Amino acid sequence: MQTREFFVSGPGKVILHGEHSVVHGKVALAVSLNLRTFLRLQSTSSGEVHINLPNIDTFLSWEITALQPLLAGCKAEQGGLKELDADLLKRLREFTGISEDSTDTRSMAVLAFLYMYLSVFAESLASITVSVWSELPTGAGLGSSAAYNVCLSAALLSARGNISYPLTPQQESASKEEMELINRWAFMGEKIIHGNPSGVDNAVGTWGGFLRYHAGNITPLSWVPILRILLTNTKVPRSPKVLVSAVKDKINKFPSVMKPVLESVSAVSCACEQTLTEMAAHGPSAELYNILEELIDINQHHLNVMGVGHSSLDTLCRVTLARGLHSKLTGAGGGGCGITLLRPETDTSVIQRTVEELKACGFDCWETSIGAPGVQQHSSAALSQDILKILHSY
Ligand SMILES: Nc1ncnc2c1ncn2[C@@H]1O[C@H](COP(=O)(O)OP(=O)(O)O)[C@@H](O)[C@H]1O
Ligand SMILES: C[C@@](O)(CCOP(=O)(O)O)CC(=O)O
Ligand SMILES: [Mg+2]
Repeated sequence: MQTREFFVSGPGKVILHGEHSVVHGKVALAVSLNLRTFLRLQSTSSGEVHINLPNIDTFLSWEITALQPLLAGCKAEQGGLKELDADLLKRLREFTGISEDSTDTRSMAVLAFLYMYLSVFAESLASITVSVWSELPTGAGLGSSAAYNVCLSAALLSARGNISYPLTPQQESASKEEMELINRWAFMGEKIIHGNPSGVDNAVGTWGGFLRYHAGNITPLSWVPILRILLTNTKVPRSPKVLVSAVKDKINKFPSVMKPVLESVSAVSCACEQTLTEMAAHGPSAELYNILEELIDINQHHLNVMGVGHSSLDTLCRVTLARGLHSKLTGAGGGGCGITLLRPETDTSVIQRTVEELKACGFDCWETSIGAPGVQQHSSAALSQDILKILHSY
């Protein structure tokens, strides 16, 4: 290893349109958030692997000699990183005592970490300490799992020497090939946490900005006008794994009913993209904003049809609509976060009153900024003292 300490970060995301449908090969539009996850990887000579996850109160370590036998016959890097190595995962589940149906926050984070660590360092297990801290709420629909997996992937690949670190002053970001590698490993982590992820979250976490995602094809939409988004966290916990699987069951039970719904959501994503294109070309008119708002309402109804709504999200829609604002859930639904579209001219007093009312419902609510950069390497000098303090505490 050339460097003793690695710092990386990755952004969260909001899905504007296409959650759930995107799992079934339909179009989604998603954009990165200004809230990030930060990771510090330190190479040591302790003969141990440590993971510190203060957001979820998890601090664990293992002797490398205890982990080594798990690698017998490991083939995790084969198959173009499309499928998980089921044997390695099974051995890991036995080793950690994490059952297959577990959706427990800590278990999922630990399993994703150990799987990626063992796979990336399969040839020679290294002593490392990894500390992760995030500004994102965990498990609320803002892609905290993807930001976590993108950071793990980037840091482990950097420490292993598969990715150049630190970047030279001439390089603004990792190469396209390196970014693709980070994304593919992050997708493996998402598979462990989510079961059957579409890949949209890790794509946004890796590349950042505004993306159209369709069956694994990622198209950056760099020309999109800046949108003002109010984010509301209902704080109702939910499991994307369970919700994604429930939607799949519903599609299997009522294929002729549900497939048109997925198709319609895909059409909503395309109509939204077209409207944003017109806005970029001709400026944001009131008519175009009317269309964006109607599309939000249509999609929210569709998500309710899929069974991923929640009374807290109904409350969000009702409170905001009373002030002429349109909202929908974002991410897996069943609680978690919702987005509300603000117009450029939406008055600050309207936003303030809406935020107050939503807070009175027990929700967290704030205007966010979107389009943040994707995965980044940092020198310790480039990180804020607060973040460094947290990452250095363990
Ligand atoms: N900061 C973090 N530290 C540790 N694990 C995290 C962190 N952020 C996310 N995770 C992992 O990701 C899971 C949450 O992901 P998920 O349920 O997909 O929600 P979302 O991605 O919408 O936030 C957690 O259960 C945990 O395993
Ligand atoms: C429901 C889904 O479309 C998005 C889930 O997002 P989140 O994990 O709730 O942030 C699943 C996926 O795309 O893999
Ligand atoms: Mg997630």
